[in-house]
Amino acid sequence: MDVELTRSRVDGRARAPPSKSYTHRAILAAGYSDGAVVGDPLVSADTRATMRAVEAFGGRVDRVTDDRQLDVAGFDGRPTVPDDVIDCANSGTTMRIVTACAALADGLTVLTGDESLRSRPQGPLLDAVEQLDGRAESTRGNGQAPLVVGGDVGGGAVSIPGDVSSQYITALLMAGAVTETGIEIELETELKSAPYVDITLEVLADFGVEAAATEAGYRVPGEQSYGRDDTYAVPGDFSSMSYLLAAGAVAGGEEGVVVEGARPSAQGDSAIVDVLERMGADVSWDREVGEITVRRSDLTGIEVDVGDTPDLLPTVAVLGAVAEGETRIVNCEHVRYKETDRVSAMATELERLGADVTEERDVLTVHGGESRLRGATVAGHDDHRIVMSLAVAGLVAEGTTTVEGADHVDVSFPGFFDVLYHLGAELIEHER
Ligand SMILES: O=C(O)C1=C[C@@H](OP(=O)(O)O)[C@@H](O)[C@H](O)C1
Ligand SMILES: C=C(OP(=O)(O)O)C(=O)O
Repeated sequence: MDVELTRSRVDGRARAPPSKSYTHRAILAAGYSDGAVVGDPLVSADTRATMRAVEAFGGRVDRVTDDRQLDVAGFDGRPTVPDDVIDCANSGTTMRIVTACAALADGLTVLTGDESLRSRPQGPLLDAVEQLDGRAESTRGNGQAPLVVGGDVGGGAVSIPGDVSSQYITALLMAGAVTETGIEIELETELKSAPYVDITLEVLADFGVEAAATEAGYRVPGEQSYGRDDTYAVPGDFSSMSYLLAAGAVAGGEEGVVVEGARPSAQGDSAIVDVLERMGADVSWDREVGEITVRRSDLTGIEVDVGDTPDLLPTVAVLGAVAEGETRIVNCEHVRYKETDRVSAMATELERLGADVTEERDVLTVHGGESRLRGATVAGHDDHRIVMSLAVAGLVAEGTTTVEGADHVDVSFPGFFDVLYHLGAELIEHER
């Protein structure tokens, strides 16, 4: 599907979808338990991949009450060896958390994914499993999926880089809790995307599992059990909210855009509110009620460090393209290891729309100005975040902007274009 957008104003209320990161963790935590209920989950292509994995390991996930609840029958500590290959589709989170889980099984698990996922780095996590005396191989020997993992790992100490993906740490912490001796993680470098490990620690605690940061990295004691008696409620997703907030800031009408479901949580991406404020947006966040209101205002370029918040890069790049002056997005090398190289993809597509962009390995500089942006056909790079951010740019670019491959929003925000349409965006969906 391609989506054609015409310059428009957006106004009104919208609810953020539930958090993808919390949903993945809650599904697997429930899988590690003897059964738990996940309330208000995100049901999307990526989280369905994690549901499939829990079922492959011997659990069961029932989607009930119109997907407002997941009833998970867990595999209770140790996963069984899957009958078939696990397809993680487009989901990096799934592949990482499932790899560490597969290392606990008394037999081998084969993991694969789509072309994008099969090009993403898994090597440091495979090395970590080997340090724990497990077996973890890339079939092509290039540190990428397909992967073969097993080894009935019992715990131990690992040393791992922190600057490729925090998901390796999340995966080891989740699996480590049910090993005999636990896992001690030493970070070889500074940790990027650190708030995602905070999300993991929060979910572990919510399922009765203890784990903590140490001076050298993280530690999770072994022989723990996951459990939760009441329904685990997933909070709203700030990465998904960022597109709606950006839409309000660049194309909001009188009333502005009000995003519901914005209660504070461990999500680093709530930094989008601060980014908007610093750019000069008229934004306010009622944390008690969980609502963020934003109205259109003239934005000015700023410097944004995305070391902790890689998923905000496409959104901030678009805000920078609309803002007057220069926006420097720094500390962004790890944003190249996502569904696509997002630094390069945003540079290419924003230039197509008329912005002036300079790309360095670790810095993306956007010289913006609303009057520069002209509608064009832009590629979505088979990446939900590239698609959603370019759609926001399409609300302000003169004329018509066509975003190709728009159906990829299904990965994290399946209703994105419906929400944008209900806020007043002029858009037409074209099936290919
Ligand atoms: O753990 C998570 O839920 C995520 C961690 C981040 O990845 P990295 O840790 O690989 O940067 C983020 O980009 C991804 O969208 C979700
Ligand atoms: C990178 C992302 O997710 P994952 O790593 O799970 O594919 C994302 O949602 O932007």
